[in-house]
Amino acid sequence: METQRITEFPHKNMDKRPRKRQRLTWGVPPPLLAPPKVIPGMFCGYGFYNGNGSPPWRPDDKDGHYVFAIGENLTPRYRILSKMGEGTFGQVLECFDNEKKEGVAIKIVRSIHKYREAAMIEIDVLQRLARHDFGSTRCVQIRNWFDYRNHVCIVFEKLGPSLYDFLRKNSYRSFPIDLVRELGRQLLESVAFMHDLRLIHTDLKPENILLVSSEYIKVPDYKFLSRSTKDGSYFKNLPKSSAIKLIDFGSTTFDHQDHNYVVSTRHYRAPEVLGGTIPVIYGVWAAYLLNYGEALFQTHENLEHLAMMERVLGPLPQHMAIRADRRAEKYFRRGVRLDWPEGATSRESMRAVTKLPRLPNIIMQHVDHSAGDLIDLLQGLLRYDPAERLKAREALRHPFFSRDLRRYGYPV
Ligand SMILES: Nc1ncnc2c1ncn2[C@@H]1O[C@H](COP(=O)(O)OP(=O)(O)OP(=O)(O)O)[C@@H](O)[C@H]1O
Repeated sequence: METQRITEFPHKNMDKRPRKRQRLTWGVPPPLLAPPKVIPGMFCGYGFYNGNGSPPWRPDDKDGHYVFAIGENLTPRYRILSKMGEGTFGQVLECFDNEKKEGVAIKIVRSIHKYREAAMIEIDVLQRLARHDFGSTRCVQIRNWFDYRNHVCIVFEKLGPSLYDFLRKNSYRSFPIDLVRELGRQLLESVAFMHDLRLIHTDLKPENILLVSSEYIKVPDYKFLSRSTKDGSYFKNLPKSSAIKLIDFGSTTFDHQDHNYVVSTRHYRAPEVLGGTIPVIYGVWAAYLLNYGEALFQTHENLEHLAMMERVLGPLPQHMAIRADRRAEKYFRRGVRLDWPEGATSRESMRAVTKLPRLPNIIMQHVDHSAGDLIDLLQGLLRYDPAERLKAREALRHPFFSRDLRRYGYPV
């Protein structure tokens, strides 16, 4: 293969995806910072591959990213085929594993102390998950890890595109309700599995839910048959298989840890995180996105964000306003109701809030049948008070996941 030198990386956002919060410096109590243990059947270790088969040493770029060329070896075992993605932590490269003769995805973490530290936590979490995920169906599998030229490298099974990328490339055309049901069920099973291990992902979002396969089918898009779409196509793509897995465990925490700080990507943040009132976060907050396709709360400001939630989901309960702590009390008037619209910073901000539809209307715009069940499920998952919010296991028992199966005579 011809070697193509990449001299410049597209580190700036090329799409409008919501950007993540800055990574936290981890005040992580044991056992999370203990070095990951080797688990049977998996090679782990520190490799120094300066001998044959590795490219000449070259300096990292200014952000601490590894500089590579397509077609060259990363280490003698792994040949670089393409760049699959990039995140806060580093870059993910598609590589060929010369030993196992298979494609893999390798996350090459930036050579910066806090990211290296967080990568070690991710490895520890991935190994814990692998020990318990017997069918290997819920979370991406770690195959190997090593330290290479001051970059922690994590080798994963290669998966397909994220739900975010799939929807974006498909002009955000919504998925059919039966696919949403299947994706939602798997997502909740993965979350329930993590919660059983007392782990909280804290960054669930469509970017971190990957389809296992890249294969897709083209189907006529009846909704658009009479109108021309942005890309002029009357067809939409649907994944050939609905199988999904979670990725990105770099922010995972234990549910007994102190969560008194801001977590998760802004657009999918739960109200107790915005308001800083209640320290427990259950990440199913993001589930409604499967059907909507775009982040609903396009905002960068806490008060506006809470006002948007009120618009879509109804008023915040008074007891949450009363319980607001020092960081959050400024968003409330006399401690009883949201300081909105009085506290709005501009007319545009007020307009952005007023133009949002209510949750039932959003769902009915996109769903032809099962809308009632889906609305009820989402209202349960999006309840403001985390104590009342449906837990993943409870949500899995919701009629949205069983009604149709019963109709077709499947055992539920
Ligand atoms: N196993 C995999 N198979 C295929 N693509 C992957 C895999 N893992 C990651 N990717 C791609 O790389 C991107 C970045 O991965 P990941 O989210 O783990 O990195 P990150 O630096 O931790 O990102 P973030 O800034 O969201 O924390 C993903 O959005 C996805 O497109």
